[in-house]
Amino acid sequence: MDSVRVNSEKVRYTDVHIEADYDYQTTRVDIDHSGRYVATPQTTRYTFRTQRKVPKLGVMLVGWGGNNGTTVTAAVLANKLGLSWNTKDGERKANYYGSITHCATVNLGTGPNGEVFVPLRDMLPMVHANDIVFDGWDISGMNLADAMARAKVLDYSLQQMLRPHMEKLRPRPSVFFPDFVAANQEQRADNVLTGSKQELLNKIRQDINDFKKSSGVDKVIVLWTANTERFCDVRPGLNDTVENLLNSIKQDDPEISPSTLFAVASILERVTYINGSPQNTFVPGCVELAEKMKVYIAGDDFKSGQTKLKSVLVDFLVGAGIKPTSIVSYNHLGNNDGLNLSAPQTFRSKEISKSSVVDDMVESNSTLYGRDEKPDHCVVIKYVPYVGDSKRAMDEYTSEIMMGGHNTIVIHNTCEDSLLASPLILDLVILAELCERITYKTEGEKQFHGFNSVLSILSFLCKAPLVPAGTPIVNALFRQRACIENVLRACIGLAPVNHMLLEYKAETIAHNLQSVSIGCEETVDRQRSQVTGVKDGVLKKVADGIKKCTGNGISKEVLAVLHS
Ligand SMILES: NC(=O)c1ccc[n+]([C@@H]2O[C@H](COP(=O)([O-])OP(=O)(O)OC[C@H]3O[C@@H](n4cnc5c(N)ncnc54)[C@H](O)[C@@H]3O)[C@@H](O)[C@H]2O)c1
Ligand SMILES: O=P([O-])([O-])O[C@@H]1[C@@H](O)[C@H](O)[C@@H](O)[C@H](O)[C@@H]1O
Repeated sequence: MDSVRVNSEKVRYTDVHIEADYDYQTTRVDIDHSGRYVATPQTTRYTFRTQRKVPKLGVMLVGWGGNNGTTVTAAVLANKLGLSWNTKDGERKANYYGSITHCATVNLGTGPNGEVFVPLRDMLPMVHANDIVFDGWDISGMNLADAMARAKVLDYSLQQMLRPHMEKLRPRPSVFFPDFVAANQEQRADNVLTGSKQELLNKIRQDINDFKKSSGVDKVIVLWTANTERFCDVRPGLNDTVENLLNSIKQDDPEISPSTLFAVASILERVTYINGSPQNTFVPGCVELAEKMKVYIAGDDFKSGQTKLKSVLVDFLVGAGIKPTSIVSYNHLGNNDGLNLSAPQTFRSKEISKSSVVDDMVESNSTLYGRDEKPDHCVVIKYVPYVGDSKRAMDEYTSEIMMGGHNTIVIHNTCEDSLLASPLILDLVILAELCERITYKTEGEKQFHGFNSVLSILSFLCKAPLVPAGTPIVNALFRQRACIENVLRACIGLAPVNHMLLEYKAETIAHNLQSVSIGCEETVDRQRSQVTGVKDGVLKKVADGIKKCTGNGISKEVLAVLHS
């Protein structure tokens, strides 16, 4: 049953779909002959159609035996089993904190007691993490219980409870090209496929099909949470087109990375592919293939902690007219990710994704920044074994304030990196799966169709959002979140949240409130405190409204107050 039901002739519920007519309102901006901006409001009628049946979802993780892979698998198992465990700080219960599809709410609208917030997942039928079936690949053949112990992320007592379940899970052998990661990763590579790149591609495709058949899932999504790779070359004749990319694979070209092989295999199997790391997996030929096959791809690099905060803080500063001039982001961590990032070529991939996150916010304010002017932005990552997965992020934000003043914000942010990334993995696959069930057409189109193959709606979860060529890259976190929230609202025919709350800003608030169904005494009490000085006529309407809705009169003393 739908948790939220929209009462509108523009929204139609059938057994198969939720269908909604939606007027998408935008503003086109032109510059006239005098150089003045001319803003023209525009309305486009969309019709969204969302399939209501939630499938059984299989998720294949590349890097399943890693800190993130074992942690997200363990977390789902612990939640599914309803586990709780003891720690020195007392009992802990399994949860999905950090996942917006399980722990975030959205503003549905205004009710008799003010704003109404509902779980984001109630907006449209979504997969629940408890129902996800995991599989995947790793160059390390360790079973997932031992790999979970190796990761040192979860409390020991919880690990012991999960061991009987996790030890049955073992990653499939994977593709390993040492040249793409740090040399220190070779020590764990005991579960590696051999063969030409074409043979490896075919094997990955076989694995996907084998999982589909053996698990009984309705659909599969593949997500990369393996090591960060160095950037691969992008050049004409190598990977600039589908034809050249597929030919380079056939020719065993050394510049074809494992992650691009996994992406091509997934796309050819019509399976959504998501990149949780910063490397340039999606070379032009790969994006073109996804577009031709109408398969979704998304990425890059989970936006989990230090960068997520940066995309809030810089948005706040620039949005407040304060000018960040220097941003220094230092962090150290001691997990295998940190070990792999200790090599310059893999660190460079991460440096790029962590550094580009402020560009849109800086470029949005030409009052503060001249052309091509940017804050100093320095990213440092150091491998410190002792701290393990407990990443330390230390940031210094220096900004210019009024009249030559300065403001420096220093932050120390410690977290288990994998416990920040794991909920993002769930949100990425759950929202990607939902997008697979959404089609739409605009008033000028005859056929319903999906979104662009590059699923930029998932930008909220990525440090370096992949977007369709030529479209804007948004990093500001709450703009990204609003995009998800408002697309969900559009799919059920609701206007975007605009935060104006005009109904509470009018001179005669009661008059506006009257449009809200009045259902209980508390409402009257609250209104009493607000209706002071309101004309009797409106009061009488309020009282009549109460009577109509509650079926009986309101108490004499309240009426006396209303008239006083
Ligand atoms: N907060 C976070 O943890 C976070 C945030 C953003 C991005 N990331 C990225 O997510 C990825 C995973 O992070 P992690 O902490 O789990 O790292 P990890 O090193 O613990 O796990 C990576 C796993 O991938 C395996 N692997 C390496 N190459 C492989 C291949 N070709 N095929 C299959 N498996 C392979 C490794 O054996 C390892 O088990 C890294 O690229 C990291 O940069 C992590
Ligand atoms: O916290 P965040 O900036 O989003 O991202 C994290 C980095 O701070 C960390 O250095 C790196 O090892 C992780 O893979 C992740 O990328």
